[in-house]
Amino acid sequence: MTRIITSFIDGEFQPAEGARLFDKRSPVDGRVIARIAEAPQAEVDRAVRAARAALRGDWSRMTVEQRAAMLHAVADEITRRFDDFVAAEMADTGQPSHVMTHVFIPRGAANFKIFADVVKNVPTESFRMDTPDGRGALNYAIRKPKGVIGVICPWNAPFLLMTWKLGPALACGNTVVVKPSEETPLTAALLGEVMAKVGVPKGVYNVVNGFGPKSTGEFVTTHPQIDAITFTGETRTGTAIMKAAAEGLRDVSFELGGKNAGIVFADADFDAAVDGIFRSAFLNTGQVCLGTERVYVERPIFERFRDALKAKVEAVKYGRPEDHASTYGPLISQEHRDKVLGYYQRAVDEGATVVTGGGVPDMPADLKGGCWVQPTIWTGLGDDASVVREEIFGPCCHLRPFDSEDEVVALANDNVYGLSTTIWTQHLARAHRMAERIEVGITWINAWFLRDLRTPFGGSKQSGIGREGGVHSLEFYTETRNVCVKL
Ligand SMILES: NC(=O)c1ccc[n+]([C@@H]2O[C@H](COP(=O)([O-])OP(=O)(O)OC[C@H]3O[C@@H](n4cnc5c(N)ncnc54)[C@H](O)[C@@H]3O)[C@@H](O)[C@H]2O)c1
Ligand SMILES: N/C(=C\C=C\C=O)C(=O)O
Repeated sequence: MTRIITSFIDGEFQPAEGARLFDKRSPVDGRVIARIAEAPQAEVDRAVRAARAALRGDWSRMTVEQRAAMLHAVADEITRRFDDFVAAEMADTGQPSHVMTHVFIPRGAANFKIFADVVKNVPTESFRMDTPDGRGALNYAIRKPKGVIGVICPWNAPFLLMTWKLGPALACGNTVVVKPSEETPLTAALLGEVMAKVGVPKGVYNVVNGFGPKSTGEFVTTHPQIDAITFTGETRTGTAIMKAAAEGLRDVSFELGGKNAGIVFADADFDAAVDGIFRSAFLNTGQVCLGTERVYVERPIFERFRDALKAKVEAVKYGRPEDHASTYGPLISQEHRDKVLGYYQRAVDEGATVVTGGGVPDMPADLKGGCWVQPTIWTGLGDDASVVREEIFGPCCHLRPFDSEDEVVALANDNVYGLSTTIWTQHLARAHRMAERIEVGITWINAWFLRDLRTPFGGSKQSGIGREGGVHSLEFYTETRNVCVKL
């Protein structure tokens, strides 16, 4: 019997009777692994009503300490059910177990803990002012929850990215209506079980599944009782959601697309740089917004670096995620696979040298129905080639030699996106200088995807709006009010 996933509203999973169901297929072999109830407008209305009612209930009467303790209890229950979350995310995404257990799933608990601690320790500001009568006045700021937050999530790191928004939203006393990606509904449903088990008040956490335009996603973002929208996904989707948010002047927090540069100088720790660029280009089958799709290598080591990266790429082990020998998984869907293969063809049409990959691997019979593509490296393209300028969001990168710091800074900045950069060099004064000049939200030096959750995270240019992380998240998830008292 195929599992059916329904909306989670007001603390309960909704009945499946009468629901319009769509298939969730395994990216590994194409099998239907679950059927998902698409939430119609009426069900989104119910979810929003439940979230608004919860704002006026026990949740709003909790002290910061009590709310923080509840979020720590959520984190502890996630940890207790760690293997269930790993299994669910592997089923949803097809990614190998080591990616889940070491990278993505641990962040679920961490994202609740960090913000539970931030709200307990963040100071509120106060200004004492002089007045003409000499008696003065005292100003102090207070932070209030923004209200019902619409949370629209992508499919590439579903649990990490959803909880990255839920942590601050709930820590600040808001309630949420979550719309997971139609590709990856499983961990959001599992989190509903956790919320119920921990005793988070009904209506605080609500999940409605469905698609984007003219479906559940749009019903959430256009709902007049949604007070703010936090979204992670493609830039063009962000544009559509921003238009929806304009009605009623709702605030938005966006984590959008990227076309991130990796920069390797000749003086870098060579093996560390090869490993770092390999991870940044091919982790999660290249489906990481912070991933590297354009690599600039200082000319003296270009051929050596190209050959070393090629060797690592050709050593990946395709396979089922639960097979611990697997080091490389499929793309999320046939639709996304067609998009990536379209770029593979365009690279060849535009004159690329295919160093390795560029097509579809010969998979065993039981995996032929999966969304598999070869990890791919190109060289030889001009800076205007589509695979050098446009986000592909797949396991591929283009390598280009450079000769100077000024040249490579200009190359890195020559893109509509501005999310992240990874720079490999032992000349640290140069690295700090470059971090000042490259127009991105996050620069890693001799590292990649190393995350301190207290730091500001977000994209510049068309990679996002706002910064989240540590106290920075409070700007979006609370309304700050000033009180002035005449003394
Ligand atoms: N900046 C970051 O931190 C970050 C992190 C992860 C992913 N991303 C980006 O996300 C993209 C991949 O994720 P994706 O394919 O799921 O993105 P997507 O934009 O296609 O979909 C994201 C979510 O938005 C919903 N949606 C789509 N159209 C909508 C609409 N008109 N109204 C309301 N909801 C709508 C979808 O159903 C899904 O839940 C890539 O571009 C990647 O760069 C960015
Ligand atoms: N938002 C974060 C990661 C984004 C990954 C993109 O695919 C994070 O680490 O908080």
